[in-house]
Amino acid sequence: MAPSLPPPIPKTRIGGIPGVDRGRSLFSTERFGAGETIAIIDNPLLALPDDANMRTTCNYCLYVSGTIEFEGDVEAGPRTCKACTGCKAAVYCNAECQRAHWKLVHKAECRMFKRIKERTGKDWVPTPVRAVAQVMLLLKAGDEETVKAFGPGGTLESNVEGFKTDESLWGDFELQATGAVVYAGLFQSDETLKQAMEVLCKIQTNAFNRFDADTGQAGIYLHPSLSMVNHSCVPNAYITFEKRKAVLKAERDLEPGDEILISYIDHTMPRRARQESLRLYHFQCNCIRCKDDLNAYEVIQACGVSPGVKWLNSSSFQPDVASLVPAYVERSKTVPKSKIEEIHWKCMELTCIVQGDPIENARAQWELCKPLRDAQLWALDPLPPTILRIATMLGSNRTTLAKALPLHCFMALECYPFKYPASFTPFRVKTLMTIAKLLSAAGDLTYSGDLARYCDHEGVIGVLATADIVSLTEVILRLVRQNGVIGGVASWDVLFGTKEMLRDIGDLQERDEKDAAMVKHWANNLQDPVSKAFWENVVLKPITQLASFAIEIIEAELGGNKSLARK
Ligand SMILES: C[S@@+](CC[C@H](N)C(=O)[O-])C[C@H]1O[C@@H](n2cnc3c(N)ncnc32)[C@H](O)[C@@H]1O
Repeated sequence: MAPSLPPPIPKTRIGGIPGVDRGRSLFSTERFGAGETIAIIDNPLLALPDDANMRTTCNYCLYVSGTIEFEGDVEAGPRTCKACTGCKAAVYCNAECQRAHWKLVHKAECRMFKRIKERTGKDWVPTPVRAVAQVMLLLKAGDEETVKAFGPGGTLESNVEGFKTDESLWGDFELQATGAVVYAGLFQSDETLKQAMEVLCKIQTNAFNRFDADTGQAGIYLHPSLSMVNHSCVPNAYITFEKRKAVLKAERDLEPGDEILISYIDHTMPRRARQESLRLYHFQCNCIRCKDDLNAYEVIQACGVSPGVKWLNSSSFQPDVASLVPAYVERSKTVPKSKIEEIHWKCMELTCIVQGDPIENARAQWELCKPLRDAQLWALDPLPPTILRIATMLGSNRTTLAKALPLHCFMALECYPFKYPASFTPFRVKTLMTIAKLLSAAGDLTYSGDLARYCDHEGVIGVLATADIVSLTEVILRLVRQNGVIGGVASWDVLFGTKEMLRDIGDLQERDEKDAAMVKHWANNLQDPVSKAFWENVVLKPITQLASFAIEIIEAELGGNKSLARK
């Protein structure tokens, strides 16, 4: 039976025919500027922490134990989630969450965890197994919303026939579905197993992986209406997750009638890698990036930057990417796309070697990327993740952190503005925050006179000695806050961190009042000539100077006689 339609989300409509072409899609019925919220969803059908974190994450609201939260300016101290006294497996941050989850699903699930403990000695099951078991228990209880989505003829697409064509995957699904039926204590008939398989296919097709690189937390999130959003490798929208909420935001300006399109995958990878990642969704993407095999620079040239994005980018390190891309597009003609694909797969293999020497791997990746480096195509994968890997290694050690700074500045100028043209996209906000944190740490070393002991790069020492590090850090923190709020990541640890750091800067006794006043003036009068001169000299100049050292630092660090190689 063809699936019917879930209820539309306000200010949007669902169009298209189930199972025909790209099936149903979500369309905007209003105008949305870039960065504007299209919808906030707070009633998911499924919202699970991943199995590795289910003992430290509230199983209802998804609060992570030990983190600080802000409601406006009010700070809520860190809490520890407590286990359910029945199963001792699921944990909750307070009694309210425990009650809500009990009513929702845990009443039935609690017995399941006791059964799992008796049979396996474990107090957890893999996340997909738990998700299928939850849905099966809710279907058995006749839960109206679950039946509408997952029951016979329910609203969700399953792609069952597509999944069946992959024998090995189908075999894995059978194991997981059987596990869910057994643990949920359901009668193991062919009919029940078939239903559990269909539930698993529906989850695979429609659930979001709510991965948060900050906390390392992942999990499953499913809302039947939000699942109507189709994929494009040139997305005009994106979703962020804030505990039980999913926030759908416009990434470009949207007009009434536009199809809302998000990316299900990392859409900045080369084409074959994207197709491989999309295999689980059983469709051939025919967006312009895929059809014409465009790279990041060519996409910007072909699609332009929408006016709202351009306006919001005006106070970013790279305010006008569109004017810069023609030169990159020209240079990219010198590296065949098949070569870039080849480099990508070889780098992926190296990334997957868990036991390998990380420095050796980074060095090998850097070597593989030589054709991209020679053509200065810094935004094309796998060059940015390779630089990030090296920067992360340098930044995680006090003795080398000052040298991580130029690498992050370089990525903020040369990589991410072209990969993700909107300045408020989460990846770019996180990069700014990393720069602010490294600046603050390097600033401490500078003021205590210890920098030269830890950093053997004269250029970096020189820039840090002459820059107004406090003002520079304050400006970047303000950019993080501004972009983070637009980007819809207001409850991020990233943004909580800015509050603490800005407070510390405000408390500095020895700071010249004139410097503090200048930052305020800049924040309130971005376009005035004094602010522009301040931006150029105090912000952009040191960031650009630091970035200019990035490549030589990488070469030296990987070259065999410097800190990274010595570790
Ligand atoms: C989360 S659902 C999206 C809603 C779906 N179109 C429906 O009618 O239920 C994901 C599925 O939608 C289809 N889909 C999503 N994006 C697509 C695209 N760009 N082209 C073709 N099919 C697409 C694929 O079948 C995919 O497995």
